[in-house]
Amino acid sequence: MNAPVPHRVAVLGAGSWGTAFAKVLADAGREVVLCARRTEVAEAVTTSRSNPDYLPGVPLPANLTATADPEAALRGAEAVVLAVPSQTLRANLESWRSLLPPAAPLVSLAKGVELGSLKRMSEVISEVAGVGGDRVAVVTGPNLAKEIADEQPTASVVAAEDPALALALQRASSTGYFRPYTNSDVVGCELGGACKNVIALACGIAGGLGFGENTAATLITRGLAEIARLGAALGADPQTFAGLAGMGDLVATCSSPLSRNRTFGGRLGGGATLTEATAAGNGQVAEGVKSCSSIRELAMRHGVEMPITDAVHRVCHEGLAPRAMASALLGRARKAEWS
Ligand SMILES: NC(=O)C1=CN([C@@H]2O[C@H](COP(=O)(O)OP(=O)(O)OC[C@H]3O[C@@H](n4cnc5c(N)ncnc54)[C@H](O)[C@@H]3O)[C@@H](O)[C@H]2O)C=CC1
Ligand SMILES: O=C(CO)COP(=O)(O)O
Repeated sequence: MNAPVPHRVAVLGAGSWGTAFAKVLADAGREVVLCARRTEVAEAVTTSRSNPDYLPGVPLPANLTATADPEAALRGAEAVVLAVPSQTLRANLESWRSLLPPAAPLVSLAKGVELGSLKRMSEVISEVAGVGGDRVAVVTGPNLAKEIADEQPTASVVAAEDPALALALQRASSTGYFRPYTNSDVVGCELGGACKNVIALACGIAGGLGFGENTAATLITRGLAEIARLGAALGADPQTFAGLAGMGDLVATCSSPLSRNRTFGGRLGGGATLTEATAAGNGQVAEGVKSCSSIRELAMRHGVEMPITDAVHRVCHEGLAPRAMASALLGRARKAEWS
C-alpha cells in the first residue's frame, strides 16, 4: 500500500536541526510550520526569514512559516516532526499529545536513549502518543545541521517499520542537496544515532588531551565495534552499522568541529568540569552526556561490553580524570580483534 506523501508538515522544535530539517522539507516542496518554544524565535523567523539564534545567516524559504503556538502548528498537519532533545521528548510530547492529528505519522529527529526507561525515541513516541510502531519514523545519518542548512550534499536515512511510510517521507524530504535512503531497521538506525554521540565525546576528550588521528581512528573503529555488539543483542540488522546511520554518522560526528558532542568532549579533555563544559555550550544539547549513562545501562542489562561508553560515563559522571581514560581502556585484558 502506498502512504500519501504529506504536504503540510509541522516541525516541533526550532533548534539547529529542527530548523535545518524544516528547510529541507520546504525546499522539497512541503508547506512547513516550524514551532518554537520561545516566541522571539518564532518572530525572528517570521520577520527576518532566518533563525539567528540557531542558524545565523541561513535564509529560510517562504513556504516555511513559524509560530510559538503548537496548536496552530499542528492544525491540519499531515506529518509531525519531533525535533527536541531526547531527554525532553517525553514531557514535550505529553504536552502536545491532545493536539496531534489522528492519522499523521510521527517522525523523530532526536538521537538518544531515555534515562530511566532506557527506551529509544521511537519507543517513547509510541508509548506517549499511544500509536503503533507503524506510524513512527526516524530520520538519522551524518547530518550536521549547519552543513545541511548551507545546502552541502548529504545523504540520510528514513527508517520506518512500514516501508510505505519510509517511501512517503523519503519523497517528502528529497532535495538537490539532501538524499534520504529508506531502511526498515528502526532499532539499528536509532542505536547508531544515539551511540555515536558518546564515541564523539570520547574523540573530543582525546583531542582535548592532545592526542592525534591514530587515537581518533582507534576510538571510531572500536566504537563502531561496541555499537554493533549492542545492536546485535537488541536485534538490529548488522548491515545498518556499516551504513549511513552507523559508520556514516559516527565518522561525521567524531571528525567535525561542528559537532556539539565532540566539542563538549574537547572541553573536558582540555580540563573543563562538566558544569563548565555545559555552560560553554550556550544551551545547545550534547546528547551523549546523558545517553552515555542510559546506553551503558542498556548494555549491562543485555550483557554487552561497551568499554568506551563506560569510560565516557565514568569521566562525565563518576569523576574519572580524562587522562586516566586511556589507561583504563588500554589496560583491559588483551583479546582478539573480533571476539
Ligand atoms: N544539530 C545537529 O546537527 C543534529 C541534531 N540531531 C538531534 O536532533 C535533536 C535536536 O537537536 P538540535 O535541534 O540540534 O538541538 P538544539 O539544542 O539546537 O535545539 C533544541 C530545540 O528543542 C527545544 N526544546 C524544547 N524543550 C526543551 C527542553 N526542555 N530543553 C532544551 N530544549 C528544549 C529548544 O527550544 C530548541 O528549539 C537532538 O536529539 C540531536 O541529537 C540530529 C542530527 C543533527
Ligand atoms: O547528529 C549529528 C550529526 O549527524 C550532530 O551531532 P552533534 O549533536 O554532536 O552536534
